[in-house]
Amino acid sequence: MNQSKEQRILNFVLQNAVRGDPCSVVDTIDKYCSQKEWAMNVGNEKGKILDKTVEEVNPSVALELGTYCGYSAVRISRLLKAGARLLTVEFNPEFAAIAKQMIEFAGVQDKVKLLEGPSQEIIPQLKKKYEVDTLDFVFLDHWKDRYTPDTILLQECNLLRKGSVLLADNVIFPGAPDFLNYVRKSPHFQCTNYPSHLEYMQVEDAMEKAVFLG
Ligand SMILES: O=C(NCCNC(=O)c1cc(-c2ccc(F)cc2)cc(O)c1O)c1cc(O)ncn1
Ligand SMILES: [Mg+2]
Repeated sequence: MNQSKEQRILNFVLQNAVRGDPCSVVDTIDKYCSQKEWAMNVGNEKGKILDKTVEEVNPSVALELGTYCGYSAVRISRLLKAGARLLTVEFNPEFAAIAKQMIEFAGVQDKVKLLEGPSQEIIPQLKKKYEVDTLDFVFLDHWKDRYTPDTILLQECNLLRKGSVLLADNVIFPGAPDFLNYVRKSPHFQCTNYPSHLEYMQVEDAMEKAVFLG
């Protein structure tokens, strides 16, 4: 049975990156996806915006929606302080299986919990089942039409506190126009736009930071 692109990315990492070295895993995925096969990782240019935001927030509890192959889970968790954790949600079982191996190879499995299932089912379970009080940081990188309903759901589940930071990928391409509208019009969010480019391409994209004001 011929391999998936995601399996080819993982194999390239297993053969070319350094086990236990998150930076080498991130760099190796970027090398493969810029030279051989495009894939929807956040990439290095937007990845630097992600890094700066994570370092600013220095989260104890972070949530990622849309794990894919685990590129941003490895990228985020490498910056987390001792005892801090990242919960990452992936709906697609094939992607989740790849991401699990990627996270373990990078050696960040003690900081990352991969939750498999639809975000709208997992978010309401975070407090009781996953012992979350509130989230310090949320990276939105899943289906673009889920950004707004899941942002509303996070508020309804009392998972945001004054100062919780949301960072959304792809607000220009593929685009999340309803999300931009929602957070920019809401009195409960302070928004900042970070122009960038689509991963591995010269197509315009951007990330949006939305700080919850309570
Ligand atoms: O595939 C699931 N999520 C990926 C979300 N991410 C994206 O769709 C995404 C897409 C692109 C992209 C850019 C250019 C282009 F031509 C095509 C796609 C870039 C990105 O940076 C993304 O993040 C998924 C499956 C499922 O069954 N349930 C819930 N989610
Ligand atoms: Mg993305």
